[in-house]
Amino acid sequence: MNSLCTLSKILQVLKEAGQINQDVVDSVRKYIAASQIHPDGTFLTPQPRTENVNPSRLTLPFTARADQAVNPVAAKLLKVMVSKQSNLCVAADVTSASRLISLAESAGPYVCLFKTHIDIVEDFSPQLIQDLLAAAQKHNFLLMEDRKFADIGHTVSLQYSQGIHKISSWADLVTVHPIPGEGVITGLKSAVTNLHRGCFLVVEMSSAGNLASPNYVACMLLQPQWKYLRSIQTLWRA
Ligand SMILES: O=c1ccn([C@@H]2O[C@H](COP(=O)(O)O)[C@@H](O)[C@H]2O)c(=O)[nH]1
Repeated sequence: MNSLCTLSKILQVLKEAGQINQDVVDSVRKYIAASQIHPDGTFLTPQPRTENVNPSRLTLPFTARADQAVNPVAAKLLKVMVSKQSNLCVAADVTSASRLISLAESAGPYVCLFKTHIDIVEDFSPQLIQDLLAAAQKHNFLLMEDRKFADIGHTVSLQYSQGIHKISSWADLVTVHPIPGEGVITGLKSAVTNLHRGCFLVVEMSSAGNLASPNYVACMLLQPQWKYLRSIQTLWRA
């Protein structure tokens, strides 16, 4: 398979059109250079953030990756994907409890992940969480609250575990904007004890006019503290 257009060419066109500056070009080039891989999934250049993570693991079958997963939630998700032969996630953007449960029941057999925006449900009650957890157990999928946490550590720890939704008590996974820095993750971690929980870092968005420029994406991917980001993204896109 051949590329119709190289990323270098795209960078050149964008720069000539005045859409990006030289800093962005340099940053993306640096990212691309650092991300070149051999066919077996190993990197051409040593990756500082792969400490404790075997890069070739990303080329393994999901069952083997589940065995090697650092986070038990990642292992569980991979196993669900294998057993249901599904990598589907449903975005449950509905505003009533009955529609949410109805969707969980109808889509449940086919998905590995059920993604909620719990704060848009107008008739939320703790019973809804019990019903969601029952559906997740019955149909063998994980729950992900798409909260897109993006505040300082102390605040996100409260947003995650307190208030009426008590997200940490039921959501296997949450989404997080990495923009506040590592504190957003340590804040979330501090809110849970004795529960297996995970998060997806949101680095890119599809919304028009979003500010996740190539420079932002490159910066986030190159942060050493996000050493598992590559594997998380790959898992998500698998
Ligand atoms: O960049 C994006 C775009 C959307 N989402 C979330 O996905 C679902 C559905 O979005 P569609 O654009 O209708 O497919 C919704 O819950 C959004 O919050 C996202 O996370 N990132």
